[in-house]
Amino acid sequence: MKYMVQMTVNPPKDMDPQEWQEILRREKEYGQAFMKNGKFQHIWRIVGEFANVSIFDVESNDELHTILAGFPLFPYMDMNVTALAKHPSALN
Ligand SMILES: O=C(O)C[C@H]1C=CC(=O)O1
Repeated sequence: MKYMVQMTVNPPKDMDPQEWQEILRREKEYGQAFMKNGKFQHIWRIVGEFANVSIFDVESNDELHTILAGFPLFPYMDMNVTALAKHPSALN
């Protein structure tokens, strides 16, 4: 099952900058683990925003929720999830 997820990051105003950098480091490591196993297929920066559009390929709503909730930035992001279906004009 494929999903488009838009994530918008809302950095806390009062966090120690080093702590924030450590969260960003863990975020990258966590996300890339799911890129390597094929569940996190694309991530694109939205120009001009601290936000992305991502494509996930997972088994269920529950699996997607578990992955999204595990992002170290989860407490600092707004997420919008859209389920995707195959388009009849798609070549593959
Ligand atoms: O858009 C961002 O930078 C936040 C983020 C969410 C997943 C990821 O790898 O980075």
